[in-house]
Amino acid sequence: MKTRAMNRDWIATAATLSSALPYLQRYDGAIVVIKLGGHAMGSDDAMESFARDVVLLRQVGVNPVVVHGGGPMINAMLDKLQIRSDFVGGKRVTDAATVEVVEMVLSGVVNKRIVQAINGQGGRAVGLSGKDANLMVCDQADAALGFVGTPAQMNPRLLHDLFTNDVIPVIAPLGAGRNGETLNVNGDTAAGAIAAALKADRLLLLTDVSGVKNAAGEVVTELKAGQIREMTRDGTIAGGMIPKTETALDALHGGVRAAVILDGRAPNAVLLELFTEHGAGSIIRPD
Ligand SMILES: Nc1ncnc2c1ncn2[C@@H]1O[C@H](COP(=O)(O)OP(=O)(O)O)[C@@H](O)[C@H]1O
Ligand SMILES: CC(=O)N[C@@H](CCC(=O)OP(=O)(O)O)C(=O)O
Repeated sequence: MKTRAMNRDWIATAATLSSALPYLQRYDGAIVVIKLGGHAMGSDDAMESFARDVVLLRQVGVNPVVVHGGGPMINAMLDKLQIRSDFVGGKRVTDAATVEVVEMVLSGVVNKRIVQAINGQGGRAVGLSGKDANLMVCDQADAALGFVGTPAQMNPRLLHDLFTNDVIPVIAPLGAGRNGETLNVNGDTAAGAIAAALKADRLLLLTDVSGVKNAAGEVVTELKAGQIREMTRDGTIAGGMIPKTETALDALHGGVRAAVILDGRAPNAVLLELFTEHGAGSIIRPD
């Protein structure tokens, strides 16, 4: 059967990763939250490779949780519907019509594409959003942003139940508002809040660069929280990297052991990060 043969391939891949065994043992039972951004999703082949890595993690005893974005896919649908969209401070200004489209695209199209990719590789993925079982109750971030949420109260019990049942949760970043409304949450923010609620061993933020770069443009493989603050003050960390590193710092503050920013398009990025000595991106640890 296709799945069996593929399982053998993955195990061979893991075995050839240098000195993988101590890492496999280290991560047995660990919770790893993986944020897959819209820009990191790429082609069907890249999605298949990501899904294979996630299923392998589960097979070696890790509890992976996938939290996804989908900004570019939301943009494409808003364009089709001729709904104008603006960003303020990295967040989408979200009116009532926009939040419907955001939910339709994230919970409907993007979430199910990832669920199907994981299940196609022999995993048991279940798609959710922050609204399910009140996983992520949010307050409105700022009246000027409309239906945009800031995670306020996390209820991760459902996720523990899913781990026990060998299920891989795939979560769309929508929050339950206090008055029954749906709130749009930035994907990085949602992943950080979920990782903190689970006190995850790792938060992996998959993006389209190989890590956090210094002023010379080189990826810095290990960073302390204080260095991130310094690099943000002096402008080395800019643009979309600011909310990403802020999410990493918030997650560390919330009890996550380490956060990693890495290129989600690179083959086997997740496996290389977790199961090799050198990892695959920039690891950020508390001071
Ligand atoms: N110091 C830095 N190191 C790496 N990338 C940086 C840095 N400062 C700014 N960036 C920018 O941040 C971008 C990643 O953020 P973003 O595009 O929002 O990612 P995503 O869409 O995956 O959430 C990179 O493509 C890069 O252009
Ligand atoms: C409030 C807010 O901005 N929400 C994001 C949610 C999707 C997201 O974060 O997608 P990426 O991870 O692909 O950027 C949005 O509407 O685009």
